[in-house]
Order: sequence, then structure tokens, then C-alpha cells
Amino acid sequence: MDPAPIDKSATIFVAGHRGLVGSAVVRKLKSLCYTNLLLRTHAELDLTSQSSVDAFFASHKPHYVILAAAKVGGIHANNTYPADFITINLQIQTNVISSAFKHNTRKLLFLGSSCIYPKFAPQPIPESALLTGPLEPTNEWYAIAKISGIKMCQAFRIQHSFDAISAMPTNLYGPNDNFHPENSHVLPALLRRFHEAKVNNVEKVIVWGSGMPLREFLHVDDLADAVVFLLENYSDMEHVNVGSGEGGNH
Ligand SMILES: NC(=O)C1=CN([C@@H]2O[C@H](COP(=O)(O)OP(=O)(O)OC[C@H]3O[C@@H](n4cnc5c(N)ncnc54)[C@H](OP(=O)(O)O)[C@@H]3O)[C@@H](O)[C@H]2O)C=CC1
Ligand SMILES: C[C@H]1O[C@H](OP(=O)(O)OP(=O)(O)OC[C@H]2O[C@@H](n3cnc4c(=O)[nH]c(N)nc43)[C@H](O)[C@@H]2O)[C@@H](O)[C@@H](O)C1=O
Repeated sequence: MDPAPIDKSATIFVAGHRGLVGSAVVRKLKSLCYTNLLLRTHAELDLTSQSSVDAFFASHKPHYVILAAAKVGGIHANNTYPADFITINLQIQTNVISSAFKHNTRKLLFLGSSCIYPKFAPQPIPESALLTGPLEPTNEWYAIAKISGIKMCQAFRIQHSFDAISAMPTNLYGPNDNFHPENSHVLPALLRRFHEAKVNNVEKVIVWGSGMPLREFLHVDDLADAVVFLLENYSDMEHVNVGSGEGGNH
């Protein structure tokens, strides 16, 4: 299916617009002169609340939705709060995808993650590796939610011809990242730790794990370019990898 061109004045709801990804997507959309961005903080609209989300969509009827709101964290957070990671992510994505369809959103882009792929997927990871083997146990709860998001987009496309697409980024970095000492992803965690070590004249920095895992890092502005490109140009069943997604190898 060829997507219809997007009017620059179309209403685009960027869910999670203050986060690492959402803020980069907003910068990109503004640079392309999209004028009608619909933005809500977590405090203004709790996306885990089905009634609030549905009322929001009924009232604003966004033409396009980029779903960059999620419960996100690094390996420690995923391993420590599995119930939060599976429940909150399932709630957010189910509410937003269902309400977008119900209130005639023209197109929705769902953001997943490279951790949806099996722990020992071939490298670089092809989309066809999805559901071919066991997940990395530390983040399988989050991964299961993200896989459900892809499948929900596909199911709504099959049953209702709803134009819902999914993009799976590799590990990201950039402005508005989370630099929490325990709960962040590896790159912001290491940036913080090395910065603090330098400022405090500390000789040694402890890095978690064996040092063997491989990751590919993508600047979030490059992801935002891809997200807007996909919104403007891609409408199909298959989910798309952004970055080659070097996973596994824990
Ligand atoms: N960071 C990474 O390395 C990667 C991220 N991704 C994916 O990209 C997407 C965005 O991640 P990222 O930008 O890093 O995450 P952040 O934690 O930086 O931002 C998440 C955003 O979600 C919002 N949010 C969280 N919970 C709720 C809620 N219940 N209701 C409303 N808003 C909520 C937050 O709002 P507020 O600011 O108001 O609190 C925040 O703006 C996620 O789907 C993630 O899985 C995929 C691969 C790698
Ligand atoms: C994109 C993807 O990002 C996450 O997956 P991850 O890449 O496995 O997680 P991570 O960034 O936390 O770690 C990468 C590797 O790095 C090692 N490591 C060393 N030292 C630190 C450290 O200080 N902090 C962290 N977090 N990791 C460290 C760490 O032990 C691990 O082997 C998922 O949570 C999931 O949310 C997701 O979608």
C-alpha cells in the first residue's frame, strides 16, 4: 500500500514527546515545517488509563500518531521491575492503538526495540528472526510487550485495514536521555560514570558484566529521520529494523 502524502497541517500526536525519542521526533517534524503537533506530558495524560486515552482521542482526533511513550530502562531496570515493564507497556500500547483505530487516525507508528529478537539471533539481525528462539531473560517481559505491539499493529491492518506500522530501533543515545546511575541504558550510564570519575579524579571506573556483549549505538536524531521517513513513505505488514540491532551476547 502506498501511503498518501501527509499535509503539513495534519494533526500529529507524538506520545512521549519529552523523552529521548519523542523529543527528537518533535525536532525533526518541526524542521520539516509540520505545524500541528499534539503533545501531552505523562501528568497531563496518563496513557495507561483507557478512559483518559479514549476521551483524548475522541476530543482531538489526531490524524497521525507516533507512539514513543513507554516504560523504558536498561538491563538492571528491566530485570528489577518485570511486572511494571510488561504491564505498563501493554497498557499504553493497547490503549493508544485501539483508540487511534476507533477515532479514525490515518496512520500510527509504534516503536519497539531490538530486544524483541532471540538472544542468539543471527547478526546483523533480519526481521525474519522474530519468534525463532528464546529471548534474553533479563528483558523478556518488556520484549513480550513490544512483540505484542507489533502483532497488534499487524492484526489491525489485517482485520480493519488500519495503517499501523512498527519500527525496531537498536540502542539509542542523544539529548534528553535518562542518565540514572542504575536504571539507564549502557551508553548514558557509562557517560555519567566516566564524567563523574574525571570530575572527582577517580582512577578506576567499574563497568558491569563481562565486557563481552556487543551493541550497536544509533544517535536519536538519525532514528528520528527514519521514523519520519517511515511515517511519510512506508505502509506495510513487516516491522522495520532501524540500526542493525546487535543484540544477545550477554
Ligand atoms: N532509549 C533507547 O535506547 C531505545 C528506546 N526504544 C523505544 O523508543 C521509545 C521511546 O523510548 P525513550 O525515548 O528512550 O524513553 P524515555 O524514557 O526517554 O521517554 C519515555 C516517554 O514516555 C512517556 N511516558 C511514560 N509512561 C507514560 C504514561 N503512562 N503516560 C504518558 N506518557 C508516558 C514519558 O513522559 P514524561 O516525560 O511526561 O514523563 C516520556 O516522555 C520506547 O518505546 C522504547 O521502547 C527502542 C530502542 C532503544
Ligand atoms: C535497547 C534495549 O536496551 C536494553 O538492552 P541492553 O542493551 O541489554 O541494556 P543496557 O543498555 O542496559 O546494557 C547493555 C550491556 O551493557 C552492560 N553494561 C555495562 N555497564 C553498564 C551500566 O553501567 N549500565 C547498563 N545499563 N548496562 C551496562 C550490560 O551489562 C549489558 O550487557 C534493554 O533494557 C531494553 O530496554 C532495550 O530495548
